[in-house]
Amino acid sequence: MRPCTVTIRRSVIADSPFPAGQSAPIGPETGAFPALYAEDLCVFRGERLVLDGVSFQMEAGAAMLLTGPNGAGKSTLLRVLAGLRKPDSGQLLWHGESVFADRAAHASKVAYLGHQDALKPGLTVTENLALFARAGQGNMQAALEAMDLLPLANLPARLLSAGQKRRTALARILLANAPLWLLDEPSLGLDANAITLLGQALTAHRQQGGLVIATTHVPLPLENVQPLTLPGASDSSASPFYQQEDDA
Ligand SMILES: Nc1ncnc2c1ncn2[C@@H]1O[C@H](COP(=O)(O)OP(=O)(O)OP(=O)(O)O)[C@@H](O)[C@H]1O
Repeated sequence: MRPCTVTIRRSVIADSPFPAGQSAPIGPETGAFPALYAEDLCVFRGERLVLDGVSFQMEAGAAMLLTGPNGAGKSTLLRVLAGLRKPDSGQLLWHGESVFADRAAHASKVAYLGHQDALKPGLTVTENLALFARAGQGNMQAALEAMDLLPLANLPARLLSAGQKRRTALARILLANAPLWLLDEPSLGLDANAITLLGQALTAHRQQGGLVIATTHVPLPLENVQPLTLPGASDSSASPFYQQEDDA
Protein backbone atom coordinates (compact mmCIF):
# COMPACT_ATOMS: atom_id res chain seq x y z
CA MET A 1 0.00 0.00 0.00
CA ARG A 2 1.49 3.36 -0.99
CA PRO A 3 1.16 6.18 1.51
CA CYS A 4 -0.29 9.54 0.65
CA THR A 5 1.65 12.77 1.05
CA VAL A 6 0.40 15.81 2.89
CA THR A 7 1.19 19.47 3.39
CA ILE A 8 -0.73 22.15 5.23
CA ARG A 9 0.26 25.65 6.23
CA ARG A 10 -0.56 25.47 9.91
CA SER A 11 -0.80 21.78 10.76
CA VAL A 12 1.59 19.41 12.47
CA ILE A 13 2.66 16.86 9.87
CA ALA A 14 5.25 14.22 10.59
CA ASP A 15 7.70 13.41 7.78
CA SER A 16 6.10 15.69 5.21
CA PRO A 17 8.33 15.64 2.14
CA PHE A 18 7.38 19.17 1.08
CA PRO A 19 8.16 22.49 2.74
CA ALA A 20 5.12 24.19 4.25
CA GLY A 21 2.98 25.92 1.65
CA GLN A 22 4.53 24.17 -1.35
CA SER A 23 2.57 21.98 -3.71
CA ALA A 24 3.27 18.33 -4.35
CA PRO A 25 5.50 17.67 -7.38
CA ILE A 26 2.69 16.10 -9.38
CA GLY A 27 -0.61 17.61 -10.38
CA PRO A 28 -2.08 19.90 -12.99
CA GLU A 29 1.33 21.37 -13.91
CA THR A 30 2.87 18.05 -14.83
CA GLY A 31 -0.19 16.28 -16.23
CA ALA A 32 0.27 13.31 -13.85
CA PHE A 33 -2.52 12.83 -11.36
CA PRO A 34 -2.90 10.77 -8.21
CA ALA A 35 -6.32 9.33 -7.30
CA LEU A 36 -7.09 12.27 -5.01
CA TYR A 37 -5.32 15.61 -5.20
CA ALA A 38 -6.03 18.53 -2.87
CA GLU A 39 -4.17 21.80 -3.21
CA ASP A 40 -4.30 24.74 -0.85
CA LEU A 41 -7.85 24.15 0.37
CA CYS A 42 -9.20 27.01 2.45
CA VAL A 43 -12.62 27.07 4.11
CA PHE A 44 -14.28 29.73 6.23
CA ARG A 45 -17.07 28.79 8.59
CA GLY A 46 -18.83 31.92 9.73
CA GLU A 47 -16.01 34.43 9.96
CA ARG A 48 -13.41 31.91 11.02
CA LEU A 49 -10.80 30.37 8.70
CA VAL A 50 -11.20 26.72 9.65
CA LEU A 51 -9.07 25.11 6.92
CA ASP A 52 -5.98 27.06 5.97
CA GLY A 53 -4.08 25.79 2.95
CA VAL A 54 -4.59 22.03 3.19
CA SER A 55 -2.72 20.14 0.45
CA PHE A 56 -2.27 16.42 -0.01
CA GLN A 57 -2.36 13.66 -2.53
CA MET A 58 -3.33 10.01 -2.24
CA GLU A 59 -2.81 7.02 -4.45
CA ALA A 60 -5.00 3.93 -4.69
CA GLY A 61 -4.81 1.89 -1.48
CA ALA A 62 -3.69 4.81 0.70
CA ALA A 63 -5.16 5.89 4.02
CA MET A 64 -5.10 9.21 5.86
CA LEU A 65 -5.99 9.85 9.47
CA LEU A 66 -7.37 13.29 10.35
CA THR A 67 -6.78 14.35 13.92
CA GLY A 68 -6.96 17.60 15.86
CA PRO A 69 -8.95 19.18 18.67
CA ASN A 70 -12.73 19.62 18.66
CA GLY A 71 -13.68 22.25 16.11
CA ALA A 72 -10.37 21.96 14.19
CA GLY A 73 -12.19 21.30 10.91
CA LYS A 74 -11.92 17.53 10.47
CA SER A 75 -15.60 17.02 9.62
CA THR A 76 -15.51 20.16 7.47
CA LEU A 77 -12.62 18.71 5.45
CA LEU A 78 -14.49 15.41 5.02
CA ARG A 79 -17.53 17.28 3.70
CA VAL A 80 -15.33 19.13 1.22
CA LEU A 81 -13.74 15.86 0.09
CA ALA A 82 -17.23 14.38 -0.35
CA GLY A 83 -18.14 17.30 -2.61
CA LEU A 84 -20.82 18.44 -0.14
CA ARG A 85 -19.16 21.76 0.55
CA LYS A 86 -17.19 23.87 -1.88
CA PRO A 87 -13.93 25.28 -0.47
CA ASP A 88 -13.52 29.05 -0.50
CA SER A 89 -10.27 28.56 -2.41
CA GLY A 90 -8.00 25.79 -3.60
CA GLN A 91 -8.62 22.84 -5.86
CA LEU A 92 -9.71 19.27 -5.36
CA LEU A 93 -9.25 16.71 -8.12
CA TRP A 94 -10.40 13.11 -8.39
CA HIS A 95 -8.23 11.39 -11.01
CA GLY A 96 -7.50 14.78 -12.49
CA GLU A 97 -11.11 16.01 -12.69
CA SER A 98 -12.46 18.76 -10.45
CA VAL A 99 -14.78 17.30 -7.82
CA PHE A 100 -16.99 20.38 -8.14
CA ALA A 101 -17.37 20.22 -11.92
CA ASP A 102 -19.80 17.33 -11.48
CA ARG A 103 -20.75 16.75 -7.87
CA ALA A 104 -23.19 13.94 -8.74
CA ALA A 105 -20.44 12.02 -10.53
CA HIS A 106 -18.14 12.48 -7.53
CA ALA A 107 -20.90 11.37 -5.13
CA SER A 108 -20.98 8.02 -6.90
CA LYS A 109 -17.30 7.54 -5.97
CA VAL A 110 -17.81 8.32 -2.29
CA ALA A 111 -19.05 6.36 0.73
CA TYR A 112 -19.55 8.84 3.57
CA LEU A 113 -20.02 7.95 7.23
CA GLY A 114 -21.09 10.94 9.31
CA HIS A 115 -21.49 11.32 13.06
CA GLN A 116 -25.15 10.34 12.75
CA ASP A 117 -25.91 6.77 11.73
CA ALA A 118 -29.03 7.97 9.86
CA LEU A 119 -30.99 4.72 10.05
CA LYS A 120 -34.75 4.52 9.61
CA PRO A 121 -35.95 3.28 13.04
CA GLY A 122 -38.98 1.33 11.73
CA LEU A 123 -37.01 -0.62 9.13
CA THR A 124 -34.96 -3.73 9.88
CA VAL A 125 -31.19 -3.81 9.55
CA THR A 126 -31.48 -5.53 6.17
CA GLU A 127 -34.15 -3.10 4.94
CA ASN A 128 -32.00 -0.15 6.01
CA LEU A 129 -29.03 -1.54 4.14
CA ALA A 130 -31.11 -2.29 1.05
CA LEU A 131 -32.24 1.35 0.97
CA PHE A 132 -28.69 2.54 0.53
CA ALA A 133 -27.24 -0.26 -1.58
CA ARG A 134 -26.57 1.12 -5.03
CA ALA A 135 -28.69 -0.60 -7.66
CA GLY A 136 -27.25 -3.94 -8.69
CA GLN A 137 -24.13 -3.46 -6.58
CA GLY A 138 -22.82 -4.73 -3.27
CA ASN A 139 -23.23 -8.02 -1.54
CA MET A 140 -25.76 -7.78 1.29
CA GLN A 141 -24.80 -11.09 2.88
CA ALA A 142 -21.09 -10.23 2.83
CA ALA A 143 -21.73 -6.78 4.33
CA LEU A 144 -23.87 -8.26 7.13
CA GLU A 145 -21.23 -10.89 7.85
CA ALA A 146 -18.36 -8.40 7.76
CA MET A 147 -19.97 -6.39 10.57
CA ASP A 148 -21.33 -9.43 12.46
CA LEU A 149 -24.91 -8.35 11.80
CA LEU A 150 -26.46 -11.63 10.66
CA PRO A 151 -28.06 -12.30 14.08
CA LEU A 152 -29.58 -8.78 13.98
CA ALA A 153 -30.58 -8.73 10.31
CA ASN A 154 -34.34 -8.78 10.94
CA LEU A 155 -34.37 -6.48 13.95
CA PRO A 156 -35.88 -2.98 13.58
CA ALA A 157 -33.17 -0.33 13.82
CA ARG A 158 -34.97 1.32 16.76
CA LEU A 159 -34.07 -1.73 18.89
CA LEU A 160 -30.34 -1.60 18.13
CA SER A 161 -27.74 -0.43 20.64
CA ALA A 162 -25.48 2.49 19.73
CA GLY A 163 -22.65 0.16 18.70
CA GLN A 164 -25.00 -2.05 16.68
CA LYS A 165 -26.28 1.04 14.84
CA ARG A 166 -22.71 2.07 14.08
CA ARG A 167 -21.97 -1.40 12.72
CA THR A 168 -25.04 -1.13 10.50
CA ALA A 169 -23.86 2.26 9.25
CA LEU A 170 -20.45 0.73 8.50
CA ALA A 171 -22.07 -2.17 6.62
CA ARG A 172 -23.72 0.49 4.46
CA ILE A 173 -20.27 1.82 3.59
CA LEU A 174 -19.22 -1.66 2.46
CA LEU A 175 -22.36 -1.95 0.33
CA ALA A 176 -21.85 1.39 -1.37
CA ASN A 177 -19.12 -0.14 -3.50
CA ALA A 178 -17.37 3.24 -3.72
CA PRO A 179 -13.58 3.71 -3.97
CA LEU A 180 -13.32 6.68 -1.59
CA TRP A 181 -14.34 6.03 2.01
CA LEU A 182 -14.76 9.17 4.15
CA LEU A 183 -15.33 8.11 7.74
CA ASP A 184 -16.10 10.54 10.56
CA GLU A 185 -15.05 8.82 13.81
CA PRO A 186 -15.88 5.34 12.50
CA SER A 187 -15.07 3.53 15.78
CA LEU A 188 -17.54 5.61 17.83
CA GLY A 189 -19.44 3.22 20.15
CA LEU A 190 -17.76 0.05 18.83
CA ASP A 191 -16.57 -2.70 21.18
CA ALA A 192 -13.18 -4.42 20.76
CA ASN A 193 -14.55 -7.15 18.48
CA ALA A 194 -16.29 -4.64 16.23
CA ILE A 195 -13.10 -2.54 16.02
CA THR A 196 -11.28 -5.67 14.80
CA LEU A 197 -13.98 -6.14 12.15
CA LEU A 198 -13.62 -2.49 11.17
CA GLY A 199 -9.86 -3.00 10.76
CA GLN A 200 -10.44 -6.01 8.53
CA ALA A 201 -12.91 -4.09 6.38
CA LEU A 202 -10.50 -1.16 6.01
CA THR A 203 -7.64 -3.45 5.02
CA ALA A 204 -9.76 -5.34 2.48
CA HIS A 205 -10.95 -2.07 0.93
CA ARG A 206 -7.38 -0.79 0.58
CA GLN A 207 -6.14 -4.07 -0.86
CA GLN A 208 -8.72 -3.63 -3.62
CA GLY A 209 -7.30 -0.18 -4.38
CA GLY A 210 -9.78 1.81 -2.28
CA LEU A 211 -8.86 4.98 -0.37
CA VAL A 212 -9.71 5.65 3.28
CA ILE A 213 -9.79 9.02 5.02
CA ALA A 214 -10.93 8.87 8.63
CA THR A 215 -11.24 11.33 11.50
CA THR A 216 -10.62 10.08 15.00
CA HIS A 217 -9.83 10.99 18.58
CA VAL A 218 -8.70 7.43 19.42
CA PRO A 219 -6.30 4.96 17.77
CA LEU A 220 -7.81 3.20 14.73
CA PRO A 221 -6.83 -0.17 13.24
CA LEU A 222 -5.10 1.31 10.19
CA GLU A 223 -1.56 0.51 9.09
CA ASN A 224 0.69 2.56 6.80
CA VAL A 225 -1.45 5.59 7.40
CA GLN A 226 -0.53 9.20 6.72
CA PRO A 227 -1.42 11.50 9.63
CA LEU A 228 -2.88 14.95 9.03
CA THR A 229 -3.26 16.98 12.20
CA LEU A 230 -5.38 20.10 11.96
CA PRO A 231 -4.29 22.66 14.52
CA GLY A 232 -7.64 24.26 15.32
CA ALA A 233 -7.98 27.52 17.22
CA SER A 234 -9.17 28.38 20.65
CA ASP A 235 -12.94 28.82 20.85
CA SER A 236 -12.35 32.33 22.17
CA SER A 237 -11.17 33.29 18.66
CA ALA A 238 -14.67 32.75 17.30
CA SER A 239 -16.48 35.88 16.28
CA PRO A 240 -19.16 37.15 18.67
CA PHE A 241 -21.30 37.40 15.53
CA TYR A 242 -20.63 33.77 14.68
CA GLN A 243 -23.46 32.55 12.48
CA GLN A 244 -24.54 29.14 11.38
CA GLU A 245 -24.15 28.58 7.66
CA ASP A 246 -25.46 26.04 5.19
CA ASP A 247 -23.10 24.01 3.06
CA ALA A 248 -22.70 25.37 -0.47
N1 LIG B 1 -22.96 24.89 9.77
C1 LIG B 1 -21.98 25.58 10.37
N2 LIG B 1 -22.03 26.93 10.39
C2 LIG B 1 -21.03 27.65 10.96
N3 LIG B 1 -19.97 27.11 11.54
C3 LIG B 1 -19.88 25.78 11.58
C4 LIG B 1 -20.88 24.93 11.00
N4 LIG B 1 -20.50 23.66 11.17
C5 LIG B 1 -19.33 23.69 11.83
N5 LIG B 1 -18.96 24.96 12.09
C6 LIG B 1 -17.73 25.41 12.77
O1 LIG B 1 -16.62 24.96 11.99
C7 LIG B 1 -15.54 24.61 12.86
C8 LIG B 1 -15.07 23.22 12.46
O2 LIG B 1 -16.08 22.27 12.77
P1 LIG B 1 -15.88 20.72 12.47
O3 LIG B 1 -17.17 20.04 12.79
O4 LIG B 1 -15.34 20.59 11.10
O5 LIG B 1 -14.75 20.32 13.51
P2 LIG B 1 -14.16 18.89 13.93
O6 LIG B 1 -12.69 19.00 13.87
O7 LIG B 1 -14.79 17.83 13.12
O8 LIG B 1 -14.62 18.78 15.45
P3 LIG B 1 -14.96 17.50 16.41
O9 LIG B 1 -13.64 16.89 16.80
O10 LIG B 1 -15.64 18.14 17.58
O11 LIG B 1 -15.88 16.58 15.65
C9 LIG B 1 -16.07 24.71 14.29
O12 LIG B 1 -15.57 25.90 14.85
C10 LIG B 1 -17.57 24.76 14.14
O13 LIG B 1 -18.16 25.55 15.14
